Amino acid sequence: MKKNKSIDKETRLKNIENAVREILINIGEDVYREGLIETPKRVAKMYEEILSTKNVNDFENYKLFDVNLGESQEMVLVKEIPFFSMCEHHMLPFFGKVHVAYIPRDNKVIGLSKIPRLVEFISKKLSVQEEITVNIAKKLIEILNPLGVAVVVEARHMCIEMRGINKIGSVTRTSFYSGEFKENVGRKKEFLDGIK
Ligand SMILES: Nc1nc2c(ncn2[C@@H]2O[C@H](COP(=O)(O)OP(=O)(O)OP(=O)(O)O)[C@@H](O)[C@H]2O)c(=O)[nH]1
Ligand SMILES: [Zn+2]
Repeated sequence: MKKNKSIDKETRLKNIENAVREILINIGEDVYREGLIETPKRVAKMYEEILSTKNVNDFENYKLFDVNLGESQEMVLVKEIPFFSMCEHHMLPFFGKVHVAYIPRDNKVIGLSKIPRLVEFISKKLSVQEEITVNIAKKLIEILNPLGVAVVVEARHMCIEMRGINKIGSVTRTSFYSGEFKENVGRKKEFLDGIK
């Protein structure tokens, strides 16, 4: 479901604020104690900041460039891009690193900074790790139509570490490969060696 555009931002923030106050009351807090007075307002503002809930299709602010890549179209790899997201099951953070590679087609490349921007754009909503992985790749395919895309996401999930099964420090790795990364073992190895 998309963000309800008929509700203005001020009302949305107020609604979140009231909901947070309800939570505080129901976990036995005194909402009038000094430390908590401003908390519902801060949390509402924080959700706007960390869960922008934009649609994946809204990522539009990028430029493509034609560069002379010579005879062979080699892999462009941007690795260890930090990201933060919130899991859609518990609304707890999961965070880690994303490694993104693509093989340009016809000398067409995207501005390097747009790859971390894309990662941030896609991860700033309630999600699951697999979906973030696929959505980063899909968007790059749509934008660049490259010869191949590889995306690996490594993350720690607070819903696994600070509650539930309590496996502190466990890391989840998810991957997506298309085109040459899928068909050519050498290309995949080059990528995996590159992110070691
Ligand atoms: N596949 C996937 N699962 C996730 C992700 N983040 C959290 N989960 C899992 O989502 C599942 C939700 O399962 P439920 O059984 O409905 O929830 P729960 O009772 O709180 O489960 P436990 O965490 O096992 O206590 C859990 O197994 C979580 O570990 C994610 O990014 N990807
Ligand atoms: Zn979770």
